[in-house]
Amino acid sequence: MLSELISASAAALAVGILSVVYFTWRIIYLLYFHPLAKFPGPFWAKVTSVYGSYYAWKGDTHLDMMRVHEKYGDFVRYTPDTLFVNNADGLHDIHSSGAYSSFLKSGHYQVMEHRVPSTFTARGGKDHLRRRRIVSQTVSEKAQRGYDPRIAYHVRKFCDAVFPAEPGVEGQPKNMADWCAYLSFDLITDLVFSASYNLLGSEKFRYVPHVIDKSNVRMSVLVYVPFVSWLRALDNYLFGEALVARNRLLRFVSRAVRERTDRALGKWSPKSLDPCPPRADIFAALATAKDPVTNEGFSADDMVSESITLMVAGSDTSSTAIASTLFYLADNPHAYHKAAAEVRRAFHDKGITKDRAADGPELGSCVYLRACIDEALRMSPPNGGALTREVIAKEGVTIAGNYIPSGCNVGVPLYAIHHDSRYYPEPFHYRPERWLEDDGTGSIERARYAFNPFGIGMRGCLGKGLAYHEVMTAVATVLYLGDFRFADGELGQVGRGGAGGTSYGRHRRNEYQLRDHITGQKQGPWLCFTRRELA
Ligand code: HEM
Repeated sequence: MLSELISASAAALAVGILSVVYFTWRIIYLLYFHPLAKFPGPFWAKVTSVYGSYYAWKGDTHLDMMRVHEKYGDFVRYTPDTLFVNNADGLHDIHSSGAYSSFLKSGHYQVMEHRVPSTFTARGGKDHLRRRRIVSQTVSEKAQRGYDPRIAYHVRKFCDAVFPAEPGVEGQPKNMADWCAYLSFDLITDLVFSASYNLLGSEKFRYVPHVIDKSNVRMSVLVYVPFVSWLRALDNYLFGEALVARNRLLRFVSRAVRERTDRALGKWSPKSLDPCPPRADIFAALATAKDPVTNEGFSADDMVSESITLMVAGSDTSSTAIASTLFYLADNPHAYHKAAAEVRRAFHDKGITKDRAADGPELGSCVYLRACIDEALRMSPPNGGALTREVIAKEGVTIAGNYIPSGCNVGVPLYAIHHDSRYYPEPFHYRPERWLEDDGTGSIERARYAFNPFGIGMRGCLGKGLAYHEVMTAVATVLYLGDFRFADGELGQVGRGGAGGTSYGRHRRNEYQLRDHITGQKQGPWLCFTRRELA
């Protein structure tokens, strides 16, 4: 018995000593011999990814990335094998189309994969290009023109929900974080599945945007520490609620796909949501589109993964863009009046009746409104973190003049570069004019060069055209139909910085604050709407 005890303690001691030796060696290697050892960064970030996971869990990664760049300069090591580059030349060295074959999306994206990759999660190469060629046909500018009437329909429904029916009467405060989420969700599920989940009109499915948000909190942490998902008990302990949310989301998506397929086959059960025959939607286009190069189409599993991607990528982000543009307009009367005057002029006498939205060719002439949207996307980008890539070129790559060897991850933190005064003078001021009036030094070109709310190059957003059209139509229609302002009192402060927050970056009262969990999560603004008297 005693000898067994002694040998057990000797084994434990040996394991202890070996662990200490291993971890000491590993830390020395990471600090002094790793290919990224020469780059500065917080001590804990250099030795463990748990550092990044802490900020991901708080929703503060975008702010912390900005803080470390202010402290250490353009190049910062943010995990043992990830280097962030806050530099516009670096942005193009990593993300431009010419650089595509030197990089893969970093392995971090795989935690977001469901059964099979999607265009968004595929790491690169032939599989990604094939997917991208197929999906791009379904959201192309030509395809989008067919969706315009649906966009107008949902925007009008949104306006009917937030504006009181009577002109001149101010309505109760409405939370834009919720209402913009309902609008974007109704719109994307209509465009993808021809389905009417009707979040704008009924409570029943309003849980879905919330479960997407909850599930994304877990995902944003797993991006840094994927091993947590392999340790079931720990995963459950830390993210029990997020796991329940993820399962609810998957059940919802399976249901949406099943119902869409049933309706295509002419089957419609009384439980089904929408008895109308499917229109020319993205789902149908995905099912029939072929890659022009390989002539391959999508499998049933591909259809599910691509549908989830489009639903999540296309709803959360666009709703943030609409909510933040409304926030910045309400907060900046000068921009508000200019944008409203432009829209009202453009659509004056254009017959915007009860069923029409402010869209069509006149929308293209609203250049100031577009600048307002770009400025909101700059100040509060819906994806504020970094889009990380792994260097795969055997000989390594040069990024903004620095050699980076194969196998390292690199990325440009979006929020940080969007607030860099080299590209955006007075970066914390909302100034749409910066996109329209050059200061004589090429300021517009500089601003555009660093601007990447949709990513750039061969991994840039496929839904960019659709998203701009949705956001422009929504904000223009609101401005055309009436006026809005922040709610009185505490409610009117929701969404801005400063409320009880002393942590870095949370103090800015004129900024629409987001929690960065893969996409930005938001609260408010709470706005009161008044309908204009229109002839
Ligand atoms: C304001 C709204 C939107 C913003 C800010 C946005 C932003 C982005 C960003 C930053 C990426 C690159 C992600 C990365 O490299 O990790 C991306 C990719 C993507 N987005 Fe969007 N997005 C928006 C709306 C949409 C919409 C409406 C759709 C589709 C209906 C969409 C579909 C996609 C797809 C499929 C990709 C993957 C492209 C690829 O990897 O080849 N997005 N988006």
